[in-house]
Amino acid sequence: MSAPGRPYYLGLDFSTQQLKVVAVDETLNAVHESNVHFDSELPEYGTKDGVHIHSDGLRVTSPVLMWVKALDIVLEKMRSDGFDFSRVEALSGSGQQHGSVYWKRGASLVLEGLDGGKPLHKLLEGCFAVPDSPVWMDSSTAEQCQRLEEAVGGAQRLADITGSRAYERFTGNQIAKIYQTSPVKYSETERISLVSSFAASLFLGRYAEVDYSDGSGMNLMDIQTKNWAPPCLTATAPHLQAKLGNPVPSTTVLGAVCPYFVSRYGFSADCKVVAFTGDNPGSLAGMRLQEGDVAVSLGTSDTLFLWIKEPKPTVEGHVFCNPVESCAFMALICFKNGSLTRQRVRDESAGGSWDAFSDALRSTSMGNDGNIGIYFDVMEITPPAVGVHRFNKEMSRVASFSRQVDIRALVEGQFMAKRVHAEKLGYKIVPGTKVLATGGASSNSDIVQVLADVFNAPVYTIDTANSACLGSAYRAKHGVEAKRGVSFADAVRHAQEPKLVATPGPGAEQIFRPLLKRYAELEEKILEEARK
Ligand SMILES: Nc1ncnc2c1ncn2[C@@H]1O[C@H](COP(=O)(O)OP(=O)(O)O)[C@@H](O)[C@H]1O
Ligand SMILES: O=C(CO)[C@@H](O)[C@H](O)COP(=O)(O)O
Repeated sequence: MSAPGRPYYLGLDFSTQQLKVVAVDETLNAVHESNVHFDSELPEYGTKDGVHIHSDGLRVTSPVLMWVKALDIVLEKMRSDGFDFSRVEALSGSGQQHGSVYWKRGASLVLEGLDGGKPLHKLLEGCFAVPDSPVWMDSSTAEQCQRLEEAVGGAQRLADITGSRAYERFTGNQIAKIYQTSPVKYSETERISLVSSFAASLFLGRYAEVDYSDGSGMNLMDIQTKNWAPPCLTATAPHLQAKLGNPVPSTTVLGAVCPYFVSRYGFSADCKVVAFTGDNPGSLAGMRLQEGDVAVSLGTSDTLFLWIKEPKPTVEGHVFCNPVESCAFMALICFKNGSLTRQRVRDESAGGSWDAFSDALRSTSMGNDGNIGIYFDVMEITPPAVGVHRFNKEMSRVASFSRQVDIRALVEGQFMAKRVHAEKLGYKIVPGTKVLATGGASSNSDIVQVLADVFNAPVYTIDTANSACLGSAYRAKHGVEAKRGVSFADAVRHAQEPKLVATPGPGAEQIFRPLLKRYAELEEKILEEARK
């Protein structure tokens, strides 16, 4: 326990499947952790893995009030655990990226006058023009993406401006679809938030600004000027700038918590709210990623990200503004078939047990005797392909593998995809490269062993698989200190160092170098078949 009266910093993460919270003290030790799992603790919203997949298989949404109610529940849990909210000097948070929230005209007045006697989900019931928020798993906006790229002069031009070509899950394309298909709901909307800025708005009691880093995942912001890009706004929907507010640096102290949190939970009226950001930028902060390291997040989505100085956007992957250093950037590649695909294969081939899944990894050998699998249960983001594809060592398609070989093929295939696409973007694994793993599956030592083997590099994790949440607590502390010119690295210098959890097995590079080449060829073959 830390000394009485010393400050706490609170971090929240509104991710796909749950809301998580962590409080750290000034030496950055976690003093409290809690979470709310959407499917099991909020069954009234009927989500599966935190979302609703609609009948077309493309539209994917989450009920916005579920997120609000999750906040009510997590704060109640903390109160009943005796957490002392009055010690929180600052808080920040993160949210699954790209998802959007549509506040109905008049909602700002409701936010300003929140009655501390009632839960937020009751007070905000009538506040959303679109009750089901499109989330990052949505892929229903192909038409809007095509129009946006045409309007600005092509995919590469759009990437040069916003850091990414048009992606279906990116917020601008979701907004365009809502404007085109539900113009009344669009005109009833007074403010559009990202999941991150929506969550910050609840604490502030007013609309929170979008931060530069999460704002980079919208296909709307110019990553160099850090302002909305006029041609993108014009191509998306009318009067959009007024509904978005102005983006702000990720370290901005937006204000103090609103009186609701002071009267209901005992927060100090001075508790500062630091701009919320995306969950991947939050993880970059939580893992204290440095230039040269590679981060691999194994959450609902799998992502790979890097700290970069010079943005060189291409039509694959994304460049976001860096959440902790205003003149830097981060490159990110997102894979949609992450944990949910591993869970499906676990259920089918390991009787639903992670232990049995691990046994299969241990009982098969590195390189899987040349068998390679590509498992895209749903349309993948990187690359845009779908279906389950299995190949034997002669590169011939096969209908099935044994259960054990299937499990290894899945995990090796997922990590080979990450290395192949990172190298395609120019990233090189060199002696000294560290892989920092995070997200739910990073707690599985057999999975991270495969990661070390495929990347031929040591893998490190931090104590919690929950780096976005921890990163938010770190960012809260830094937000307070940044005003005095303290850098992020200095603000978090006392944080625990990541721990080594896996080193590459002998001969890993000799085994995987040729397999990586074959993996890339097979992926290309699948894409070619799909084009035909
Ligand atoms: N022991 C384990 N082995 C492999 N995967 C795991 C294990 N424990 C949890 N997971 C995976 O972690 C995922 C959740 O990760 P998390 O980072 O919390 O997701 P999100 O932040 O997107 O809500 C689950 O879907 C589950 O498949
Ligand atoms: O779309 C992306 C990144 O571009 C996803 O990574 C989302 O940000 C969801 O994150 P998780 O809930 O899987 O952590």
